[in-house]
Amino acid sequence: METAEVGPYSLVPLGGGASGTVGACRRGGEAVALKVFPGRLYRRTRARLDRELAALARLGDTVRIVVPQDVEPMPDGRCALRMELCAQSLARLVATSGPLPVADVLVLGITLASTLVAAHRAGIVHGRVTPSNVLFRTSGEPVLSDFGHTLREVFVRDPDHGIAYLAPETFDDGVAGPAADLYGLGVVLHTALAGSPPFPADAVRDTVRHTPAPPVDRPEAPIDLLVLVDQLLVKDPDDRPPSAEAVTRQLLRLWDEHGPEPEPETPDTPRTSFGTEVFAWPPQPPGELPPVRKKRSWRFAVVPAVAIAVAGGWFLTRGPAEYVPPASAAPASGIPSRTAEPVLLELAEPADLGTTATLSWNGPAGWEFAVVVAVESGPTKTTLVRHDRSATVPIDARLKYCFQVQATNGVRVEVSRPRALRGATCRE
Ligand SMILES: Nc1ncnc2c1ncn2[C@@H]1O[C@H](COP(=O)(O)OP(=O)(O)OP(=O)(O)O)[C@@H](O)[C@H]1O
Repeated sequence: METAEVGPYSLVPLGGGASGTVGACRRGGEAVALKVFPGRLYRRTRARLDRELAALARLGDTVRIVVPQDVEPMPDGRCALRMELCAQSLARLVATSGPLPVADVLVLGITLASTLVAAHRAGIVHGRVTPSNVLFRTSGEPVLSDFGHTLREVFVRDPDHGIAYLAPETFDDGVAGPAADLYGLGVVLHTALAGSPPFPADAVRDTVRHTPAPPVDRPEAPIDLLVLVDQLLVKDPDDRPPSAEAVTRQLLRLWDEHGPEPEPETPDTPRTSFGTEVFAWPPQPPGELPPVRKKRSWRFAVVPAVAIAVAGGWFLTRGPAEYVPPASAAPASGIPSRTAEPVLLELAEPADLGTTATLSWNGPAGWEFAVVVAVESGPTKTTLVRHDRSATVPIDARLKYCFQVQATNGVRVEVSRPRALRGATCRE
């Protein structure tokens, strides 16, 4: 790989962002990353940067962030931030390996959301939470890098860089509040689940401003995770979840319901797709947030997710003969909640239009919906349709189908009775 000589360093380029270019190099015996900015630092900017770095350092060891180690003046007058060299970014991981397993997405989400809780409590907003600013240490530990506004504001190389990943309310004046970080978290989780960001890298401002983010298609993911990602990506910051803390709580609940249980006696401890031991994570959330509870066994824990996200499809047409959940799994789910207030969710008879079917349903106000389309003895597809009460879905004119609607208010999940098309045999 070609290197660039920058002052005393031979830099292996890693990429360029909105304000500087990053490269890897050796300093003494240590491999480090250097972010080089296109100019010198004047005294006032340096003082502001020092305050910013000190505030980041005060966040302590419980947060997962990359804190620059030092500012280095280059012999040619430019300045550079020296920081730990990470193994790769989330953007790179999904580009090379595809979408992450759902449990790993939860680990990543809890790590980042709880880091944002600590930052926001300290009055620090990141402002550019993007898949390339989520890095993985060589240990696999996920960390959020590129905190700090000072150098970004002083060295503006390309104001449109990364626009596809940024909250639309920041486009005009560049000012980001905590809600913009939640939007960024939505972009990151969407990317981890879908294998690509909600909008392509070359998307223009108007697209990001006005086009709803496409729903993530991961039938095995709990619908409330998909809805959470969707809510993080809404355009109006007031309509996003109220705080990083609320998001952390929700992700912790999902982890509790769907995450694996530690099995320390297992010789090969399972690892996340980014290399950490699954059970070393997620970290304990900061402050007064509830600790991560002990999990049920993994085998049983996946059942609720399967029962909700897949039973609506695969199980819908094949029936219990091929799918026998362990008896103890049934009450473990917690969702759908059978003890809570009953909810009316009724799917009407589907209209068969040959190559499409039209579905419509009744459901509680304010809830979000997903439609499950299951080919008899074939694949299943779950599509989030948000607040719509009808959907037209493509079908094969030769096949039989079962349909179902799932609904969630972020706390509960309800599933409609299935509806058959062309005489398919559907199971509850
Ligand atoms: N400490 C680091 N270790 C390893 N790779 C890094 C490090 N810091 C940045 N990178 C990678 O270097 C590339 C350039 O990073 P940079 O932060 O300049 O741009 P960006 O993340 O694309 O945009 P933005 O300006 O929004 O941060 C990215 O691919 C990023 O993942």
